[in-house]
Formats: sequence, structure tokens, C-alpha cells
Amino acid sequence: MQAVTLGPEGTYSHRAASAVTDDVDFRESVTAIVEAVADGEFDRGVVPIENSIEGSVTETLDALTDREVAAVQEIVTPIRHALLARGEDFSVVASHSQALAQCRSYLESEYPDAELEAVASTARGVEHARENPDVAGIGHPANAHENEADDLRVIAEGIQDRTSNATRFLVIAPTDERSDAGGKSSLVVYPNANYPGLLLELLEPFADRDINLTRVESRPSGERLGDYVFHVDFEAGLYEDRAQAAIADVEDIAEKGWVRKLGSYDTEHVV
Ligand SMILES: O=C(O)C(=O)C[C@]1(C(=O)O)C=C[C@@H](O)C=C1
Repeated sequence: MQAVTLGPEGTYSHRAASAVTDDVDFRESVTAIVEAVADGEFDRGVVPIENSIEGSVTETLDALTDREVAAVQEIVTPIRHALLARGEDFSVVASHSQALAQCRSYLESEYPDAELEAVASTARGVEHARENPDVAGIGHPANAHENEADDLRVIAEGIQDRTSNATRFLVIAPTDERSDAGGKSSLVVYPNANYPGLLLELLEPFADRDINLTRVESRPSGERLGDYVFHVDFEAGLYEDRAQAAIADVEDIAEKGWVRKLGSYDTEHVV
């Protein structure tokens, strides 16, 4: 089985994808990963969806709205960032925007004058640090020991603003692999409507059937101000009668728009 994830080698996404398969290929954006899986180029894709400090990875949510894929597994992994550089004398800190945000307090107190540069991934930031002594990267500490000649140093470890920092990844697959089995399910709902109580109406079918929601996120549809796409995760499998009944109600409410079932899946915790 071949999976695609955010590259280059050494990203947190790469570490999560390694729990799925050893055969991992890379793309430079989440959108490109979702597109490659939707087009059937890969059996699996691994994309970050949510972080405990910084919240949703909005590019992922939007890519899941724009392309049709199935969610077949969830991977949760602790994120412990290191500051990596060739020496102490750097003026730029380069990393993925999520990683920079997860270390915001540390950077403000320890390097208030550093210029923060958002790049495609943590591993890309570490690559810049390897090439340029003026740049430090934020990423997994294992990136510092790529080869013996590596002169990249771990300047500091555990620099995320909370020790509990963790990221949730979804393993995606072509839609014909969508499963109804699993302890959790994900939906994307576009009601194409805007009236008082709409969101309340969309959530009641789950509450009425004692289904615990684990996340509700609204993203602008892009069509007009105040028009939203809702991402809903809940603790039940699509095989369950109560889940099917709740979704039937949601489909009625969203009759002018659409409801996409990403599928049901289980959670794996990876360190
Ligand atoms: O840049 C990486 O290493 C990634 O895998 C991306 C990503 C993210 O988008 O949230 C994944 C985990 C961490 O939260 C930081 C960055």
C-alpha cells in the first residue's frame, strides 16, 4: 500500500503516515495530497486536521469540502517541537504556520526580535536551517540527526506552549473504500441556507439520539458572507441505526445543499 503525505521527509505527517505504511511519497501541500488520493494516484493520504493548541488545519477542511475522499482512520500523536539551527546566531525562525503558532509564547519570550517565516512544512523549515546559519527551524528533534556530517544542533527541546500539544490526522482513501464500521464518523454539511436556529436544528438530531459530537467546525463556503460549510465529527459508526436516523434528519434540513459522509473509522495513538 502506498500513502502520500506532507513532505519533505521528517514532517510530523510523515511520522503519522509511517504508522500506516513504509511506502510513503510526498507532496508540498495538503490540497495536493487530497487531490492525489481523490484522483486514485495513491491508496492512502495522511493529512493533519486539528491541533490541541492551534485548532483546525483549515486548508485540510477546505480540501475535504472541494474533493471527494473517504476518511478511513484517525491518528493522534503528541507534538514536541525542537528549535534546530547550526548555531545560536540566527535571526529568522522558519516552520509550518501551525508549528510557529504552537510555539508562540516561547518565541515571544526567548526570541522576540526573530523574524518568523511560514514555510510549507516543519521539515522544509529545518532544511532552510541546514542550508543557512541565519535560519532556525522548528520541527521534530530527530531531524537534527539525518547523517553523521550534519551540523544542525538542537538549540532547545519541548518548546511548544503546552506539554499536552497533540495533532489529529485523518487517513484518507478513494471513496470506494469508505467504511460504515468504526467508533467515530465524519460528515461535511452544506445547508445552502441561512436562518435563525439552522445550526441548532442541524445538531439536535445527534443530541436527540444521545450521539456525542466530538467537533463542529464552520468554514466559509466562499459563495457569500455568512454562508457556511459545517464539519461534524461524532462518536458513533455509520452502521448504527441512530447514526443513520440522525443523518437522514440532517439531509432533510440540508435539502437545498448537500451532505457528504466521509465514513467511519477508529483512532490510533502514535508517539
Ligand atoms: O509540517 C509538518 O511537519 C506537518 O506535518 C504539518 C503539521 C500541521 O499542519 O499541523 C502537523 C503537525 C504539527 O501540528 C505541525 C505541523
